[in-house]
Amino acid sequence: QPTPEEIINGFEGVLGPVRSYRPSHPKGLCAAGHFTATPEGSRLSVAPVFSGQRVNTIIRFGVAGANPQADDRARSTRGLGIRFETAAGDVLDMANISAPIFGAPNPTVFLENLRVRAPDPATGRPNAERIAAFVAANPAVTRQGAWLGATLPPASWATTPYWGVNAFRFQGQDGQVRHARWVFEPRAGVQRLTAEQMQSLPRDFLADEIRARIAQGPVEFDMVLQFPGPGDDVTNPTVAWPDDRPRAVVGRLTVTSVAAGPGGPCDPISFMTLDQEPGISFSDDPTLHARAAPYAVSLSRRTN
Ligand code: HEM
Repeated sequence: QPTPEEIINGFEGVLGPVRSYRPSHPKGLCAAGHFTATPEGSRLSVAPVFSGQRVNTIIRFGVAGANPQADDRARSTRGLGIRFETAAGDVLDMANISAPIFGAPNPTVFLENLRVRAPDPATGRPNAERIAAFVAANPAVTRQGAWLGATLPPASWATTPYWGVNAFRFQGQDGQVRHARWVFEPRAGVQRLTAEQMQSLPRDFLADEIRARIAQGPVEFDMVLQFPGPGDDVTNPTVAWPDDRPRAVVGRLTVTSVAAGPGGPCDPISFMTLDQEPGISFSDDPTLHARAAPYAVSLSRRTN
């Protein structure tokens, strides 16, 4: 298993030093709102955020990649980071993406996929042959890109689903433990850019769009759990479960305001999901277990 430092060094090998902004989704906007679990959510999880009381949230909408000036029209993922803070002080962080699958099946392949893209010392450029050989040997790293290539980008941060991708274990009020993945589904409906809009819209349209939208009223998402069926792998985030699996609407996220400029209260936050035994505990997905510690290393490097 790679160490957290090795993973962040892997990012730095490709991007250069991580000193001021996030190595992933550096472009983004901070927002705020609240979350309220449905009665079904309270039944399915004993975690404090699912009590059914209104929980305050700090939210970060992001654009994937490593470029703080990323193009909002690109076929990359959009991000939804959420910090839930209950009145009693319980905190839950999560970082979700606008694709149902991740780009690596486990942390070792994730790190190798970074390392192979670092500039070759001999030429100063990434070695295309080595990358091609790595991808051929690890086809799972192509799945997310294939999904994004076949899907038009979101027309708004408010009109795409955001998947949590990794599976978790939810312990319900009945004491039963159930594996599930979650998705935040836009109450405004799913709307994607047209091919024409991908050319005509300004490359930084997302922030203006969400500001104008929220000035008219809150932006809402339903948090939905999806449960695995027989044979569904709970440990591999590069494979989505079939759409016909049972689902439950467990809460409503309401976004009520957006920060005036970039940064704001989200800058010192890293949306790292911790194991919240017993209500929302980790599955055996190794990628999930490899997330929080590198997020902490990244936060420390970019804020110190
Ligand atoms: C081995 C697995 C992973 C590693 C090593 C990793 C690493 C990182 C790091 C280092 C950051 C920057 C943290 C910071 O400086 O605050 C980050 C941000 C992010 N990651 Fe991951 N990640 C992994 C898996 C995932 C998965 C599966 C998802 C999707 C569900 C995801 C979604 C995001 C998002 C949306 C952000 C930006 C959040 C924000 O706006 O602050 N990551 N990741």
